[in-house]
Amino acid sequence: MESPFKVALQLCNDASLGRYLVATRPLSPGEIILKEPPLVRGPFLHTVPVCLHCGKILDNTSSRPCSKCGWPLCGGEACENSPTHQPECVLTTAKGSQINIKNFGIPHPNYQFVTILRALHLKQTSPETWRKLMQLQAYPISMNIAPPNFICNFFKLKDWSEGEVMKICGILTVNGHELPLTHPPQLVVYDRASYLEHNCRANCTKTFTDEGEILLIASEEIQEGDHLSICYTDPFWGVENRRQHLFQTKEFWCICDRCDDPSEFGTHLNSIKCPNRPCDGLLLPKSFLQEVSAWNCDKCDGIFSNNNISLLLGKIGQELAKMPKEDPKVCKQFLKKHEKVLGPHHFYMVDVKMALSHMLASQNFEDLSEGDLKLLLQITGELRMVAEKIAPAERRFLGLILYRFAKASIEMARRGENLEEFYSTLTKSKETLMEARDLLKNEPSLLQEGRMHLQIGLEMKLIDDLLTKNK
Ligand SMILES: C[S@@+](CC[C@H](N)C(=O)[O-])C[C@H]1O[C@@H](n2cnc3c(N)ncnc32)[C@H](O)[C@@H]1O
Repeated sequence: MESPFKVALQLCNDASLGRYLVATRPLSPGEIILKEPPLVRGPFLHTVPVCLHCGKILDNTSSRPCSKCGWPLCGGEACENSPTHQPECVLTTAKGSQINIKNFGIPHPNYQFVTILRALHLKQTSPETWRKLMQLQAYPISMNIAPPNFICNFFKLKDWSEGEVMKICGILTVNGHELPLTHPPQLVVYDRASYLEHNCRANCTKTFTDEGEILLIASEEIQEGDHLSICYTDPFWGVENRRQHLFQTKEFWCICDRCDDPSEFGTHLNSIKCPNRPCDGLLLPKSFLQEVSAWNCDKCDGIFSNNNISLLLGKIGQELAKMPKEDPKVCKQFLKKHEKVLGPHHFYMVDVKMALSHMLASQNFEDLSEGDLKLLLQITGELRMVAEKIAPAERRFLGLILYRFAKASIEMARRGENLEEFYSTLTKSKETLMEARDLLKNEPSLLQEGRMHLQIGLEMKLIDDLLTKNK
């Protein structure tokens, strides 16, 4: 039977983007566009020793070398004979000497070979997968990887040219996704999902099944012919950091609508406050796409040099990098200290508000002080607004934030004296929880968000019971 996913997308090509995907029919938010298994999956090139069957971190006690190749595994024969481990096992055994790993808990250089070997092995075991893989875009390999001739010589690879090894390394660099199902996450490359272009306000969400398949989901209404995009970088970073990161890792300067709008769709993710008193305007440059020389106030005539603003932001950035973000008191102090200089949704403030929302929500809501509960409500409200405008594809994040907002609202109403208001909050919060549940409905049970999806269902049932009793 023809897969329903096939009809939703089509491969196109142009000079500036290379190959990209467009929708072949209208798509609704939440609709699954694509589901496909990995072409190749393995450990990241720089990792502490992990089991090459299940991906778990190993230590002296949990590790057991494979009797054939010496690569450490965590289990018995089942791990040794697992098909996942076969590529590096076969290619290491063929070189005639075993891998010997004794130091655990620190990155081991031999792991840089594993996923490359798994990809190379496809040439012999699965020519069709190998063909799909070799069609993907490749960069000149990163200097962090051992040179291809070293890999060929070390593993005595006769059936692959240095060019093929080099191309595989480049393909992993351009098309690799982080698969967060294990700790540490794994590196994975898909077929059609590799042709998705980047947009800082992407219209598609990627998530994964428990089996490691990628699921591509429409995060908003998509029209026939629209480009399908995901975000290759952190969508909550400021424009300059995102563009720099994309250039360094993917070799292009992003010129998407979001990067082209200094206010980032009115969220003011980069804005700082006008220092002219009593002006309460916000400063931004005319564009971030050209070299920035001045920042202008949106209310008064103030114009400020980019050098001074860069110095100021650099200093705050350094403070943030050194700050223990796992301490709520320190986060609150940071927000208080910088609220006079940074806009409330400056990306530094958003970063700290995310950390704070996480810490507050990880406590029992009943134990939160009145002040913390109000703060949690305010922060989750702000983060929701920002995410909906600049990153609607962050469905996992949005689901989490909506859940926290609903729970904090219910707890606030519970503490109030007004029973009518309490039941009205319960009704509204149930709607918010339904939205959160919908956002999380495709998350795998191996992730916290997948488990939260089930939990929300149970909590909605309790609310329903309370509302029914009150009728
Ligand atoms: C994962 S590949 C996407 C498929 C690729 N276009 C191809 O032809 O195979 C990533 C590469 O596509 C190009 N690309 C993706 N999104 C882009 C964008 N928004 N602007 C410019 N180039 C982009 C860049 O060359 C980037 O390194």
